[in-house]
Amino acid sequence: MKSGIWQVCFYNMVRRNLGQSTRSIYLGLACLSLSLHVLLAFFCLSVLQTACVFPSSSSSIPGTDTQHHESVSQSPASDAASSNKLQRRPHDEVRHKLTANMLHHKVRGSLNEVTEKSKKLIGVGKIIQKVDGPSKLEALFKHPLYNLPQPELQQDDWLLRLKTEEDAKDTESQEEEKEDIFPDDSEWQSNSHEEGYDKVTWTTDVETHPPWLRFHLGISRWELYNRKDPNLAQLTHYLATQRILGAVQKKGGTQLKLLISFPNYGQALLKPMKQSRHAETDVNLFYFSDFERHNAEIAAFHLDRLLGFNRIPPVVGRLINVTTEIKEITTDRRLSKTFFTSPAGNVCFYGQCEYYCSVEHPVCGQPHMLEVSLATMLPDLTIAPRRSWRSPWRRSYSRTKLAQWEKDPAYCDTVKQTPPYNQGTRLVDLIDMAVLDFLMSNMDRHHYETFEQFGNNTFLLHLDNGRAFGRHSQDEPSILAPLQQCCRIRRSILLRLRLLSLPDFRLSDIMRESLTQDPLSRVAPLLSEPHLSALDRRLAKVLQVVQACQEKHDDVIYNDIEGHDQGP
Ligand SMILES: Nc1ncnc2c1ncn2[C@@H]1O[C@H](COP(=O)(O)OP(=O)(O)OP(=O)(O)O)[C@@H](O)[C@H]1O
Ligand SMILES: [Mn+2]
Repeated sequence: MKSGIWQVCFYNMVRRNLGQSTRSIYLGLACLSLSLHVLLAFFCLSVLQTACVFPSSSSSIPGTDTQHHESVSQSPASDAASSNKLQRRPHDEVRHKLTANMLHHKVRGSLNEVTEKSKKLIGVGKIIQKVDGPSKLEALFKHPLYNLPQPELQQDDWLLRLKTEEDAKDTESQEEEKEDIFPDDSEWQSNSHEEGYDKVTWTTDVETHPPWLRFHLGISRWELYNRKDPNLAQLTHYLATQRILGAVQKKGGTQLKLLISFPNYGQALLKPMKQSRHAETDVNLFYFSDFERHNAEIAAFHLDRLLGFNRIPPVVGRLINVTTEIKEITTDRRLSKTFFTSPAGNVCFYGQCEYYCSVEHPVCGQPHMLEVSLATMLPDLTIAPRRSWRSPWRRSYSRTKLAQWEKDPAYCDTVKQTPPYNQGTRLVDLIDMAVLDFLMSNMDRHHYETFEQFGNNTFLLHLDNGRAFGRHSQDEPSILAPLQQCCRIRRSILLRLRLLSLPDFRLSDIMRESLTQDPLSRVAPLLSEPHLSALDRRLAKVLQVVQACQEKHDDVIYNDIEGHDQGP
């Protein structure tokens, strides 16, 4: 391999001959520098066989990251990763960085050999120390577009709030209020005394609240969570590590999903891995027959956060034991009846639901371990009722029929006159959602939900993203219909999209980095490289649609950040 590089250099030098002596000298020096880097790589990998920090050079090889600790509070799953005494960056990412940084030296073949060799030396899947370097994710979140001043929140801008002493006195006599989970007095004892659950010792002091409760208490009119809230890291760590106490099928929806309970009353929505990460959806399957993907739920949470929306409940990946963490503990007879051992000796189940709940579509451990996604549950509907809205751009969910919006190019004119789209931000909120869906190719956004309490003046929940990231080789322009037909977009998201299209930030790089924070990225990258590059390709398409709109109309931009002239 080493001699291969020398051969390339030598060949180049001879070819350019004496008449180009200056160029040859430069080229020679470049080759020399490259070879030294490769030698250094070898030295580090074979002698030290451990963390390997590459020195910075004039190229983009990362320098030292002095802000590592800062990323913890901004990065939901980083805590989870470190808690398992594993480093944040799997070696695949190191490999990628090497690749990206050295490709411009045009020695791709030789480099692959280096990386293959380093793969063997390090051991696939084994985590090595984080290669220090500038983090594009940290840089993105430091950008003014991700730190826009927020309106001060008033009391009625919080979904839930703790009772004040006065509230408590007012309602003391009311029996039902005694069952409220947010009392003011010193300690609250669980009424249920259910087996296995922790004794509850929460007080009005936030420090005593479990992460899921802090998450609930942090939901506001404008977003589900504040990206900078240190509780996010605790919440994802909690989901990734808490003992599973209960697992039952969750009703509602069409495909199998489980409701998971934890000892301190936290809950999560589990979606199992059904197909390999790299499998593309069969081209002959309609969108409504597509499987749900656990990694799509995880990736959607990261993408939504990177776009600055914060409208998806935190989702984390986890490897669970289907035997000890579902089969042996479930109280759901309908579920437990469906467990079996496959001919390969794997423990499988299929549950009961409308689609793909049959022995022909089993969910199987290997032989027990299964990858799943766990989404934080929103507050119970009895505490925080939600309203479900049919999307005006809902697909027909039929093999033959077209929806109205597919037939009528002036469809948006009607929508714009129809409440709630005729005032406030509802239309641009819907367009935000269409951008998210187009980027991840989610054709399944038939409904969306809002919190009842906030009326129409609130954000849209981006729930149910299991059918995203099904195909990377194809884009689905119809998902962008709301943007393309209405020619309207929030200025803040447009500027962020432009930022994410710049090489310094590049959406695919930021997604790759963000996804390494998820515990499951240690098993394999959560999105394959073709899916990551599809994000860049689709982002360019969104910007083209906006450009085309601006050429025809002057009211394309909805200026939600008046006076903030930040932007790329
Ligand atoms: N994190 C969450 N917390 C609370 N409720 C949720 C959460 N995620 C989803 N739900 C609720 O559960 C319902 C079903 O979930 P989801 O939509 O993911 O399942 P699905 O099988 O894909 O549904 P569908 O077939 O309708 O697309 C949703 O409509 C939503 O109301
Ligand atoms: Mn769905």
